[in-house]
Amino acid sequence: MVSEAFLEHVLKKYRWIIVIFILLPLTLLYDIYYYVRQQVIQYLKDTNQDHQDKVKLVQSQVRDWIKTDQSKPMCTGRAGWKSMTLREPKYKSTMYPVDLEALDAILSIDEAKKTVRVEPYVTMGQLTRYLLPKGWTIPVVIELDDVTVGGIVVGQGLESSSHKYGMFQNNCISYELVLSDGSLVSCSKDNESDLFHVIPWSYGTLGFLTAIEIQIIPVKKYVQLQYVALKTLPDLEHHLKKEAENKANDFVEAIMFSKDQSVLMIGTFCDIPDPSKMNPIGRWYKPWFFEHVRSFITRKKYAEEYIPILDYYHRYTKALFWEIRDIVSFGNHPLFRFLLGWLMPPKVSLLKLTQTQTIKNLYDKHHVVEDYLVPMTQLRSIVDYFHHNIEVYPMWICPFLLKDLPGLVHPENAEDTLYVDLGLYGEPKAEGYHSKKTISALETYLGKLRGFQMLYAGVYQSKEEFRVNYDHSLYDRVRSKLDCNHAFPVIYDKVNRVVRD
Ligand SMILES: Cc1cc2nc3c(=O)[nH]c(=O)nc-3n(C[C@H](O)[C@H](O)[C@H](O)COP(=O)(O)OP(=O)(O)OC[C@H]3O[C@@H](n4cnc5c(N)ncnc54)[C@H](O)[C@@H]3O)c2cc1C
Ligand SMILES: NC(=O)C1=CN([C@@H]2O[C@H](COP(=O)(O)OP(=O)(O)OC[C@H]3O[C@@H](n4cnc5c(N)ncnc54)[C@H](OP(=O)(O)O)[C@@H]3O)[C@@H](O)[C@H]2O)C=CC1
Ligand SMILES: CC(C)=CCC[C@@H](C)[C@H]1CC[C@@]2(C)C3=C(CC[C@]12C)[C@@]1(C)CC[C@H](O)C(C)(C)[C@@H]1CC3
Repeated sequence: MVSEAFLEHVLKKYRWIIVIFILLPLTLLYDIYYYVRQQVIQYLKDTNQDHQDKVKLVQSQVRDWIKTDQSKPMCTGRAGWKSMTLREPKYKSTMYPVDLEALDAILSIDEAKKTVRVEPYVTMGQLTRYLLPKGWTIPVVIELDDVTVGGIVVGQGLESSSHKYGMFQNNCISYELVLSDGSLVSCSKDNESDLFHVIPWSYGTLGFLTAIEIQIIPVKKYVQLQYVALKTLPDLEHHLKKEAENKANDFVEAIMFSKDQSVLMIGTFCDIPDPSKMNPIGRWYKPWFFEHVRSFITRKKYAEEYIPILDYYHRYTKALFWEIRDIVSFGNHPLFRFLLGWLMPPKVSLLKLTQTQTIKNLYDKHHVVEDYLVPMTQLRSIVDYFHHNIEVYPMWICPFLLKDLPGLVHPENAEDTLYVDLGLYGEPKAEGYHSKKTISALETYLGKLRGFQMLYAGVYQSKEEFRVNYDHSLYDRVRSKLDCNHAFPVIYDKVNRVVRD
């Protein structure tokens, strides 16, 4: 009989064969199909009339649910493998699905009001490619092309511009939702403001989002990016804080390659690049961005480059941050890049669809994908903690402003507070790391630091602990006012690790 360890080894080592010969061509076909479809929708259809019809369909599905015995709460009908998360949402099989997937069009742009209105299944890649040629962008562009606006709005999203603009949702002006009674409501900070503020982090447990209005800002063609190699953690902390507080910087982030080696990146929009320092990092033959960043540790202490804006926004797309190296280990080899680099990366949803239970178990035991949000003042303590208990490098460090607004997540003191997101993606090297025990202990520690975690990864905490860490006071009130108790599960029932496997 083939031993489990042997099977694990083979599956891990040779997953690239499936990826290269099957998933990459499928990704290409899917992208072509999707692109053509979007063009047709954008130019041939009256998107607003079409939107109203789609919304009516959602309302009629909710009304159909009302006629049932209401024993099953509702969730979106989107299959788990399509979502940009590591684990499958098991809760979907026990809930009543409402199909929203037709809602994937950009509805309108209002350049005078500086807003764009989109349906929830519009992806980041789709939105940036639509806005940039028109000279606009959204303030917080999430790096990965396939993340959806709806998933980010009811979840959480941040980026290297978040030190200035806060989280993705802080730049949303209004939301349109179908509620549990089938009615359609629009909310903003001045209209139904309780609902508006409690939507972020609510994971679709208040209603179905059908449209989102987002602020847009003018964009320039390039980002002037400075790379600063730093040798100690106190140095990183000092410079990161200083640069994040400086609102003249449009982008601030860092990657830690070890406890004492990090590269801080500071970007500003610009229109006229220095041609000798141009680097279109998104081209197919270019190295993975994080490896390029790593090279500054040995090359120079300080360097400067001009990067086309779209290449900058999607700098982590090609290597899925650094996750792709575990799947296609030779993906950064110059020969591979020249021959097949243009096909990368495989679609995350296709990777998820074709992964076996053994790979899932492997990831569960030997892999961590987590984002932890802590006040900037706690950076040193949390990095020390990670280093001793998890030890995953590279580590993504992204400062952001946690706004003092009502809702599930807000700072302890009643003022906007500089936080930092620490992204741990990879294989833990710390001795004694145990996925459940280590991460559970970390969640408790995080609560003490007034920290939060991105919920897409799932939580081990108990429901009671979760309710203490994430302020449910307004959420509970809005849920009872909108009669959500039978219609939708509570957040915890969607994000705990038992239902996300
Ligand atoms: C945020 C930042 C922005 C920078 N911008 C530029 C730039 O625009 N143009 C350019 O040519 N070089 C820039 N540098 C690079 C910097 O000037 C060189 O790294 C430094 O001069 C190298 O000197 P060193 O080898 O003696 O110092 P190191 O041995 O590298 O550092 C000694 C100590 O000084 C600190 N330090 C280094 N540079 C700075 C700084 N600029 N401000 C505050 N503390 C510092 C280090 O963190 C360390 O604690 C920047 C560095 C940083 C950290
Ligand atoms: N840089 C960043 O900040 C990044 C953040 N992420 C996170 O990854 C997650 C995954 O994103 P993605 O794959 O796009 O989304 P998912 O399909 O995973 O959806 C995430 C959640 O949003 C709910 N949801 C989605 N659309 C609607 C809607 N129209 N109305 C109501 N609820 C809705 C889903 O509800 P249901 O459970 O009913 O399906 C689900 O609970 C996001 O939550 C985001 O926070 C990921 C990558 C980068
Ligand atoms: C806040 C920020 C910046 C979050 C970035 C999160 C990314 C690093 C995550 C999002 C989706 C993600 C969990 C994913 C994976 C890696 C890490 C990703 C890309 C992979 C590709 C790892 C390999 C797995 O077998 C599988 C294919 C299931 C997942 C899919 C989702």
